[in-house]
Amino acid sequence: MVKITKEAALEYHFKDRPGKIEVKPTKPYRTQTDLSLAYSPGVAFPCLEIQNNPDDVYKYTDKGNLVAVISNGTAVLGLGDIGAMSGKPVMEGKGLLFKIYGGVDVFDIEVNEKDPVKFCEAVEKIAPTFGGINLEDIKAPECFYIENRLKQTLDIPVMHDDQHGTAIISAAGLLNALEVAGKKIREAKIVVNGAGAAAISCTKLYCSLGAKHENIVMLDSRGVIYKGRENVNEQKAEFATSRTDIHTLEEAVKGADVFVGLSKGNVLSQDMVRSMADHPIVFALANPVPEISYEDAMAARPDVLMSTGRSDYPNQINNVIGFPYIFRGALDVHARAINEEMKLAAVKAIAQLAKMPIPEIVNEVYHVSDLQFGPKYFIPKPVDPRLITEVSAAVAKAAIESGVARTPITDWEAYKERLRQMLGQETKFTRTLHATAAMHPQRVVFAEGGHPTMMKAAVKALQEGICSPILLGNPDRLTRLANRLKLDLSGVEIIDMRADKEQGRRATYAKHLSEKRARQGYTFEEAYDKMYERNYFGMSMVEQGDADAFITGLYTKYSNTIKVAKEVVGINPAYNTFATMHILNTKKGIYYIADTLINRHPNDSVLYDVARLAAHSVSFFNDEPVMAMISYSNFGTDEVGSPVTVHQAVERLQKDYPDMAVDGEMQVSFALNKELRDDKYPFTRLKGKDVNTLVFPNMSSANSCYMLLKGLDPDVEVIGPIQMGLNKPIHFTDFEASVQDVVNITAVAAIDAYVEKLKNNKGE
Ligand SMILES: NC(=O)C1=CN([C@@H]2O[C@H](COP(=O)(O)OP(=O)(O)OC[C@H]3O[C@@H](n4cnc5c(N)ncnc54)[C@H](OP(=O)(O)O)[C@@H]3O)[C@@H](O)[C@H]2O)C=CC1
Ligand SMILES: CC(=O)C(=O)O
Ligand SMILES: [Mg+2]
Repeated sequence: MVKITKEAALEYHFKDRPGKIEVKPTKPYRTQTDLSLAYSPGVAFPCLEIQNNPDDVYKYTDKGNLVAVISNGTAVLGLGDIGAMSGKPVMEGKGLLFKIYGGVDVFDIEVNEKDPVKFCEAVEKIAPTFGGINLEDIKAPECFYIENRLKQTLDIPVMHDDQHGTAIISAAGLLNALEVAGKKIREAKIVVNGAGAAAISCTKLYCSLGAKHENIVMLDSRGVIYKGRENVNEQKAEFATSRTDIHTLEEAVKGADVFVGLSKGNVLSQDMVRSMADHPIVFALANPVPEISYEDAMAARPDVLMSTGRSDYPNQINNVIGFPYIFRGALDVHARAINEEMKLAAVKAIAQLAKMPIPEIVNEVYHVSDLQFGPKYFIPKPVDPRLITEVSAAVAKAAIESGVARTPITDWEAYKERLRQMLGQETKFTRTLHATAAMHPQRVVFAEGGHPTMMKAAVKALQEGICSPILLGNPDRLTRLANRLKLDLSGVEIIDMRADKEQGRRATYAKHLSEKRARQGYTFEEAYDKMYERNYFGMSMVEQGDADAFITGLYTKYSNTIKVAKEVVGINPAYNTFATMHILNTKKGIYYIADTLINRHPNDSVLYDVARLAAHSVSFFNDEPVMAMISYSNFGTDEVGSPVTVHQAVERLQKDYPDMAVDGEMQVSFALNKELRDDKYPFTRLKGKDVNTLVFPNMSSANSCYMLLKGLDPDVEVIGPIQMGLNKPIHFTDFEASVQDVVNITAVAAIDAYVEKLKNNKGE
């Protein structure tokens, strides 16, 4: 686990530019017209619309996506009353989390006011700006008055996160931890250390989920809160115990099933944990220093079910698992409030999610492969991409059903898709790709069945209905790997191409290959030998119709795979070469780049074929190809070297395909800017058209181009390589491909195979 040092934390905050957030325009602003629309005079029109119909503020401004994180700095984490301005890094941090996890914009607002009435007045005055108010790090008991009053006076969701965010997450964690421990909430003996904002609200929620008042002991800085104790406010009094035999934490935790700490660091000792019941549940949630460290608790009791509020230990219970999604759901229905129904819906959704199989991204982030519901994992990780769809949708639904939504949602699938797209988890492009493949799932052979990425991708593709996977490899080895990765291989076929029982199949494939390549010196014996090799065997399966498509490349070099592909399935007779294309899904749109991997130094004939293949493949993806043949010169400005080769290819293409939208040679800047191109070169065949396909003059420029874009902008989604021009759906991945990359290529391969079948049925 990475230890966080003071130096690293300070550097993180001051490096590059101070702080963690910025404000960014969302509309064009480059021209005078843009500015006149954004500001005076254009801006007056939406102002007047809002004056006429106040709900239009959601239509014309960011109000519906803007939350104020407001604090007076009186209970900043567990640091106490450090003042409004000192709490600003925490509030900015919340802004960052709101944005990355929920897509919610935040203004952090630090109000220098401890008087609850004056504080409320300040918030009420600025409330029109916001779609929601997240109160943060305001101490008890003032926080109770403040939240209650603002809920009454404001018609937007108001939530004190330390109270309810914490309550929701810890309640979900508690329900699951009790399940792991085999205990029931109504029988659980619960000690709550702390009696402030978070503690009171958490305990109330545990009670509404079944915990019994008589089983609860609460402590504040002065010890156990018992009936009749002096100086106990009304919130604490609700949980005062009738027991008279206990006064200290040490006495209270003896035999307890659950300890929930929302107080101060280092107040729970190892001996106290040792004195608890079997499988004790310890939620040491004080930040940044928990009531007991993870290491100390584990050392004291190996059977402990342990949580802290920190991200660097297992089972983080932190309100970050809730607030981005609770507000997301509330904002999306323009809710008037966040009510009990919405909170309970969030508890259920979070608890449920921890019991579902873990998405690959979570394993990747935490460098683990074996997370599953149990002592080390009973609460979803904050990076779990399903939180946004599951929790936000549950909250929005509860808002509608409980009557606080202004704008209902009816199409829940479309809503979830929008959320996924908003966070860039899934683009429309890949979603369409997967959905198209899932309409006609094909049999796909995965050559490197023993590679963890390949195996995970095969299982994921099966789960998404994209294909029936066939893994090549030794069944015992693959089963051991699957067990280690906690993958369920039911529905996945395993073929051991080296096993005795595959002798017949090896012979059939070898006979076919040796006959096909007889004139290239192939003998049956040599071909038979090759069939022990996964690429020969797998491609032969496709060639012979025993499978529909083939994926390889995680272990094998392209040059080798290409050689085998040419021998076994051959090049489509309509072309003299084959090539690959990468698809770049960028903020500006989808771009297709060719040839990224196969032809190192193409002459004009090869470029001619690459362009034809690209045109065909772009149509395959349902896009109309508009192709720029790229070079460093424009339309003959350079008369030697590669521009001439490109020029010649363009001439042939334009002659042979009078309707093809192709032109060049041209520089990338003219390809991507039609105004510039049309202005300077009005004669081009691409006049008025947006280029979506770039055919590069050689492999190094195409390859560097897609890698450069991918490297510079992590938001650019890259799909590929897409193989073009082989006789059969044989597809390759990169060495460094992720599970998602392989699943994307599998979808392409499956669609490719289906299209091929349709063509064959039509006799084309
Ligand atoms: N993991 C998470 O998601 C979250 C964690 N927290 C953490 O919970 C803690 C409390 O936050 P919050 O409720 O907002 O703050 P408050 O100031 O409202 O409450 C603090 C409470 O802790 C009590 N306390 C202080 N020292 C002790 C002690 N030695 N033994 C028992 N109780 C003690 C105080 O007692 P008294 O009433 O006598 O002053 C008070 O009741 C903080 O450490 C915070 O970081 C908070 C929210 C979310
Ligand atoms: C997590 C949080 O809100 C706190 O510790 O105050
Ligand atoms: Mg807080």
